[in-house]
Amino acid sequence: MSAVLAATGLERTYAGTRPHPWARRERHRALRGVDLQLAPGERLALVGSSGSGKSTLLRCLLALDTPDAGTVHCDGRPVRHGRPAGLRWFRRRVQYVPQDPASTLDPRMTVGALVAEPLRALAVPGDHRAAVATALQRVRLDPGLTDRRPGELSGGQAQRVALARALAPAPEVLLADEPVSGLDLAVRRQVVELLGELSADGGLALLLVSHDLSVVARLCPRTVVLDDGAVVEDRATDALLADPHHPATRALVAAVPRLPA
Ligand SMILES: Nc1ncnc2c1ncn2[C@@H]1O[C@H](COP(=O)(O)OP(=O)(O)OP(=O)(O)O)[C@@H](O)[C@H]1O
Repeated sequence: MSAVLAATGLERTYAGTRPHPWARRERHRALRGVDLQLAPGERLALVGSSGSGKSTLLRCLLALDTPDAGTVHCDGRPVRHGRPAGLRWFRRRVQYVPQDPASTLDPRMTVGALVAEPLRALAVPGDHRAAVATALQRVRLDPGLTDRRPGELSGGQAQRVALARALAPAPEVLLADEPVSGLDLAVRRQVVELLGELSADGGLALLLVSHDLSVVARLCPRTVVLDDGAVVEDRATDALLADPHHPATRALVAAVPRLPA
């Protein structure tokens, strides 16, 4: 099956610092020819040590950053930067769940308004009120919370609101950056389960960035490992965890504490 989201040969170089005033500015290659394919409904993990390029890759995949070379395609269509309205088709298909929802949700807005916002911004046709109710139901958020504001929510509830916001436009792909890292263990389990169910029920493809390999193992049958901006492993998660080939993968497996079963 063809990929719902595909990156080919992505390169991203940042202007670095000068080690001293008369030195040449060092450049840092944050992405080095990254290829990545996500099939419809697939759950894929992206792991790597701090600074390996995960956020840069996510930003390029989300068309929030422009790679120096390479392409991103969604449903076979090239994703090009330009006027925001020109990317609406893409933003409806590919949504993002940030790492720390509590700090990204506008504290002045109600839950209902927060979930409706992307529908309005992306000019999604149809009944927005019904779409908000459906999204809240999908993340199992009590409809009684619709008029609450983020400050009145628990961490788990705020994460569900962030998920509902991302799901409201009925995307084909969800990119989630450490979606459970700020949550306590019990809530973390619930959100992990929810992500799995959403993907299984709705045919939603998921690209998950996580430092926690137990979350990765629970959710994602396939894992891509980034090291110094390059993909160094891309294979079945259970095989990768049982027998890590690359030193970077071995270091991740050795270092990450696991959730108790
Ligand atoms: N805006 C920027 N300007 C300069 N260098 C940057 C910028 N953003 C990232 N980098 C550098 O690019 C490299 C990759 O960074 P990136 O944030 O993508 O890694 P990461 O894997 O997401 O790390 P973490 O897990 O700590 O979030 C790092 O060396 C980082 O210092």
